[in-house]
Amino acid sequence: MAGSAPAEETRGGGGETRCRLYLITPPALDPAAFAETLARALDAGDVAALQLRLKDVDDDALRRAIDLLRPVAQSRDVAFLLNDRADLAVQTGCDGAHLGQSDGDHARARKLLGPDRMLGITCHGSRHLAMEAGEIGADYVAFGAFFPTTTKNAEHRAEPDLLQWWTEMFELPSVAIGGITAANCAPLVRAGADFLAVVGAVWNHPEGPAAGVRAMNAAIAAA
Ligand SMILES: Cc1ncc(COP(=O)(O)OP(=O)(O)O)c(N)n1
Ligand SMILES: Cc1nc(C(=O)O)sc1CCOP(=O)(O)O
Ligand SMILES: [Mg+2]
Repeated sequence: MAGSAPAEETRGGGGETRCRLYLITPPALDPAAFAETLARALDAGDVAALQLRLKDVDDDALRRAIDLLRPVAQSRDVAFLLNDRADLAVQTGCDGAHLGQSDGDHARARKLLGPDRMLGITCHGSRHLAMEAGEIGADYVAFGAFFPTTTKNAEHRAEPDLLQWWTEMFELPSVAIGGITAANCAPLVRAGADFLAVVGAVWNHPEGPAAGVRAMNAAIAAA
């Protein structure tokens, strides 16, 4: 996802797809301490993108977290996306923003981000929302939750056949999210997900985040 359009990064000339890992930060973190943890995790294996997802923090705290964490990701060619805030993503040099269905006007965010910054849109388990996202120029559509998750109260569910349908119908990359682990991700990879977005599987891995990244990449490769 780093650099040019995700579609070019993930789909080869023959149409084959290489699924990649998309990390989302833990729900709460101390930016200075987390910068070290993040660097070790990103150095452990392939990561396409990192989304900073901090809820209920003010703009000053968000800016501080961005200032400390964005260089850690971007210096490793990992795209740095901001959750919920296209405006702040532009102001702070992020590579893009991820917006949900209640996170404002998607078309306006697309304009604000311009052609060089990515826009990802949550589409739950809905073909209709995904097609709408494609029409307004999203760079990827996110489907979920595929499995139960304790990271947030996920009110919507998605099934792997949605990923398969999307992949067969459209070029636009898909992200699968929600309760994904190394143990359960194979059907999502096989169904055509371009990215697997995870929180707990990496940050709560019993042997630490670097082991979590290695385990996820091994599972993706083996699927
Ligand atoms: C990659 C990705 N997919 C889905 C989400 C969920 O976004 P949203 O529905 O806006 O919920 P919050 O994350 O804002 O709680 C996501 N963040 N990232
Ligand atoms: C942020 C988020 N959005 C979801 C959705 O379904 O839209 S599920 C989710 C949490 C993902 O964390 P974990 O990998 O620990 O389950
Ligand atoms: Mg949101």
